[in-house]
Amino acid sequence: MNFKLHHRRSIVFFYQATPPGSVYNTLVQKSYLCPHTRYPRKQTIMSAKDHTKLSREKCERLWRTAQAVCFDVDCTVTKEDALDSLGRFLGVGDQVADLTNAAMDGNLDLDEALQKRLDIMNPTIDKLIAYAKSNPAEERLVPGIRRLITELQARNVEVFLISGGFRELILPVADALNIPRENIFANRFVYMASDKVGPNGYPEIHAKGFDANEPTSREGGKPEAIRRIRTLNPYNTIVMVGDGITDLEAVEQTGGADMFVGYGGVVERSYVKENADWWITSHDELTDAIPKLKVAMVGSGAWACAAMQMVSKNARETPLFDKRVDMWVFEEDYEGGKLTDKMNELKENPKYMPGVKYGDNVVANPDLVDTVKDADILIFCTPHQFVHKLCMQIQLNIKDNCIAISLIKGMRVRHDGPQLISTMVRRILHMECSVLMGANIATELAPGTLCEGTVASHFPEHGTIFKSLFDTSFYNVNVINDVEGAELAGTLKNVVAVAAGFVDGCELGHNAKAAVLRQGLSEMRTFAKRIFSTVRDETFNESCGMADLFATCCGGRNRMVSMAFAKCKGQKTFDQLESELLNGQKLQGVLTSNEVQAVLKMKGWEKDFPLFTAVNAIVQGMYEPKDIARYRDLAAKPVVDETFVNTTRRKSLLEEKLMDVHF
Ligand SMILES: NC(=O)C1=CN([C@@H]2O[C@H](COP(=O)(O)OP(=O)(O)OC[C@H]3O[C@@H](n4cnc5c(N)ncnc54)[C@H](O)[C@@H]3O)[C@@H](O)[C@H]2O)C=CC1
Ligand SMILES: O=C(CO)COP(=O)(O)O
Repeated sequence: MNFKLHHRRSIVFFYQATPPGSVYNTLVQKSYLCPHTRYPRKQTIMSAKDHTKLSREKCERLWRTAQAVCFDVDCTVTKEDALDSLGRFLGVGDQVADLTNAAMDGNLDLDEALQKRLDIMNPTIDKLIAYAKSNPAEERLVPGIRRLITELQARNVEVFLISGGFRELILPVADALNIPRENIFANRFVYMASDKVGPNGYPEIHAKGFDANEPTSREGGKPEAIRRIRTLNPYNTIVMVGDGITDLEAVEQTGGADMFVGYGGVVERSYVKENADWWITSHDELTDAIPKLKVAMVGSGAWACAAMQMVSKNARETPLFDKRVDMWVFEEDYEGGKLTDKMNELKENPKYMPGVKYGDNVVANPDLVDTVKDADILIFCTPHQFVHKLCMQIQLNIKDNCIAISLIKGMRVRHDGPQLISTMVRRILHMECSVLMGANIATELAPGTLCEGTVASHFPEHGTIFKSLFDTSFYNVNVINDVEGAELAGTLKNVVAVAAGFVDGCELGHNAKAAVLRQGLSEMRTFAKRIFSTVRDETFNESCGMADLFATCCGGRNRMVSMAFAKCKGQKTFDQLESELLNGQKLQGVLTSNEVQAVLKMKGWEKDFPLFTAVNAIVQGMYEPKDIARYRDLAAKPVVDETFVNTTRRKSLLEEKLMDVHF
């Protein structure tokens, strides 16, 4: 064997090159070395074992939540060991297969098995190309693997290939399965020109050795590859699937896989079968164990029904989700019958979003508990004042591992400050809650239009799921992790929209409107950052930030009702205008203004937020809507116009024990 041709580890070189009775034997006697002839690798692995075989129940749970799945390639993804098949192609099949089996059964060191097989085959580049051409990847795949990998990818589970075979032989397989090339961990040939001249007149290039820097070329290579994956991606759960002892090794070392699935569909190795956490003979067993995520929405108002267009489409078309989506309806009478019945007949909400078909796979249900009890994903979309009560009603009926997303813009005030709706859901229901915020005027959303939204999730995998649920050709989702920033931006812009309505109602012009928007954005950002130090400036550049502010201040209901309030010059209250103009839809800005003001008062921050403070003073009837133009003065030096106050002042919510109120 010519050691100059490959980069064996020095210790192996030492073992191969040193005669018996020398330093080598001394090291073996002192147990620094463990050649396979004395201590079969199986025993070495067992003694280093850092894993207790998992129960089937635990396996299924881990499988359902796996964020990355690593597949061995030969005899797991493909029907045959590629080196065996190459050996046969080159006329040395039996010798190569014996060495492969010895390595896979743990009786021969991996690097030694690799080199010995290369020495026997001595393939030229031309032969490797000819082999690849005569063995198309598609024909090499084992039954069921394509479906399994496609379903995992549809759920945004990252798929990796970790193989003791050669990258050159694996690339076509990865391409055929849409696995990114950077997700391959495998050996690389080391090529060398020989003295022999090939048919093209150039020296023949042979694959003579392998790159020993690749972890897969040696024992412990698969757990090492998984440790590398973990350093690049914070996956909670990684599963290894494979047929050989080197795959089993992936779960037996710290930092390796969390679970090992032994696959015996091609070769059944008894040691692997015995020690695998989960033993399968068909990949369909794994595919069938991937659960469909069941989605339910709490709410059926204007935005709930508009957003349901995306949700129902993705539930129908994406294998990740159960096709049926349940939607809870706050029951009311409608044209002599029940609104829910009418919705199930029309597949639209004729009262809150007439004319918008949200999808045949949606079932409206007036029973809240029945709607949520089987859901894996809960979407909250009701006016914010109702959420606390709804959460209390369902707190004992939430499925384990259910996750939530809130589309609600608003907050609740507690004795110690604001509580976000996502926090309320998290606290009462003990489930993680992301948010979807954005420039989303419900009535404008439809296929063929352009609309954007921001999903904010503390956990990236939740962000990915919610992107799959909401992203469509007509609704583009960007995912961030600043939940608090996004939710506060969506909430606070409703207060600025009330100011924008005053500007428009009093015809103060574009300059004034721009000034209000600028100041509003600044106060939104400052408020959010003071409440949560984690809030990021960039969040306000997203759809949930300045875009939502702009859309709502131009075309939202808050702006429309505030404009009407300004125009009627104190003749009508916000409540009256809400019921006259919104047909049951709920205005959030006035309520939110009261809530924000309660927080500012509690914190002593009123002077730092002159626009918010002025809006609330107008809402409370202390000033006229036109006074929004002098919002700086109002906050600094309150002056009450008694005439105006007398006609429009409503009982202040602040006076109604706003703190900790359960709506
Ligand atoms: N409408 C829009 O354009 C957008 C709204 N949002 C936000 O979405 C959330 C929900 O708004 P929409 O879907 O537009 O609702 P909406 O304003 O259309 O609200 C009416 C809904 O509230 C329900 N309701 C009435 N009384 C109730 C009670 N006591 N308990 C529970 N529900 C009751 C009604 O049945 C109806 O479904 C709000 O926070 C809003 O700010 C967010 C983006 C856009
Ligand atoms: O949040 C909204 C748009 O993104 C809707 O705002 P309005 O409630 O003012 O219509």
